[in-house]
Amino acid sequence: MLDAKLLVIDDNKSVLSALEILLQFEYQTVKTISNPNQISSFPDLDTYDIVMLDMNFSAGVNTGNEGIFWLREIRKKAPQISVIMMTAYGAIDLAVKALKEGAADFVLKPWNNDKLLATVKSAYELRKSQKEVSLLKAQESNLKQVINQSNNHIIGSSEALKEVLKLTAKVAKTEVNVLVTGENGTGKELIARELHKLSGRSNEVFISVDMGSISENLFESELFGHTKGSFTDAKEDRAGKFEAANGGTLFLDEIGNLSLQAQAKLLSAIQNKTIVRVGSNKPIPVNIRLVCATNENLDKMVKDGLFREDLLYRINTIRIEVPPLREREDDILVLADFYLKKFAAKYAKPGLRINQPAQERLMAYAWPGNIRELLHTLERAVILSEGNLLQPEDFLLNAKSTTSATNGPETLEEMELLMITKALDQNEGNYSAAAEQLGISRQTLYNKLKKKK
Ligand SMILES: Nc1ncnc2c1ncn2[C@@H]1O[C@H](COP(=O)(O)OP(=O)(O)OP(=O)(O)O)[C@@H](O)[C@H]1O
Repeated sequence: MLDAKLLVIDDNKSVLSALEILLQFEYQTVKTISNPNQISSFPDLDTYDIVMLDMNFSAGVNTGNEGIFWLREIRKKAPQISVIMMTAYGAIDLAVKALKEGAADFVLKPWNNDKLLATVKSAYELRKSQKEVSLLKAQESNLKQVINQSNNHIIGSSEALKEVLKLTAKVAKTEVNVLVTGENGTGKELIARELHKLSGRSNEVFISVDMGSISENLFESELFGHTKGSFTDAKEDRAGKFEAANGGTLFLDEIGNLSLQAQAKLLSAIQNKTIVRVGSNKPIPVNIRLVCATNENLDKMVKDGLFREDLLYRINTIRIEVPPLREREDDILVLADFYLKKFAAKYAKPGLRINQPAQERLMAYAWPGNIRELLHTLERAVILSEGNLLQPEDFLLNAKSTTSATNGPETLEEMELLMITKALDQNEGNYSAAAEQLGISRQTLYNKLKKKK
């Protein structure tokens, strides 16, 4: 028995009872009415899945116009219902007219039971998949809202940051490609998200891809997708990030890490506004707004033959330079306060404050790892804090300080964070040197830090 509600409308009572008997064994609810005027006041019409509607109601009249009229009424009140028209006269042109008006199908009277059941079954399947599609659409739009919901507050009060935000707001409304530059951890991704949030695409997705962590041989399939069987691990067709970002914003982080070969493929996708999945030869149009970021000097890379000039030209319509933290001192304590509160809440240590000498220490430091380093420093200080007041020695800056083991980290994760931040401090924010000291690759260090963001 299928979980569906059917409504049969016909002025011939014997048709109604025959259909009720036939259909009630297959469908959960079968209701019949003989007067279509009832449709206007039918209480829960929109809860029905299928309506079977006679085309001719007034005795002796068989123009089918009554049926078309009631079909329109039903579609006005409940556009999602599948309507099957019934006509005794086999007038194909009338049936075609009904189909054009949105009917799902039609049956001819007298009907063949098996044929009629098959028609109703396919209308039911159609209705079921329409329901699924609208459910998925609702879920998708909820997900997009959640994904785009910004818990990425851009904190700071410096003139330099205000300038960046002003430019961001100005270009956000346009469709131009933007290149965000700046040192590691300055907040380039936050700016990219802000561009999306303030753009006309804000109800669509923001897809972020870290080019630094995609290996050369996976580049194409990650970005452009693949078809089943196009390589050993391609178990099914898969869309790439370009397709996933369709309608929205695609953020390519660490764009300077791309090989020349990958740059050529990317350029072609941007120029043609189409991608071709690996293993296919069918171009798929994509509509994305492209935002790229890098901490490299791409102009110099162009001069050195490491970055394609034509690609730089394409991605760099507007450039937003995010200044390092040391050039926006007014942001340091504001950010410190913001992250202090955040981590105090995370580690259940309410009421923590930073004393004056410690604030001076934070202000005097150069922050080579920028805001990411500041937030890790704060996190570690909060984890290790004993009292309510954070002292200068709670902030391990500039290499020399070491942690006393007495009140050390309690979890493996805290220990790992502690070791990473210590190594970064000791190497003045130099990722490669810190990674070498920890015995891991720069990429692994980078991934670990990203995960802890
Ligand atoms: N103005 C800001 N206010 C609050 N948090 C910030 C700000 N700028 C950066 N952050 C935080 O610092 C961290 C690093 O920022 P983000 O990832 O945007 O930097 P990035 O420049 O893209 O870094 P990378 O070059 O390493 O990819 C993130 O956790 C981010 O939320």
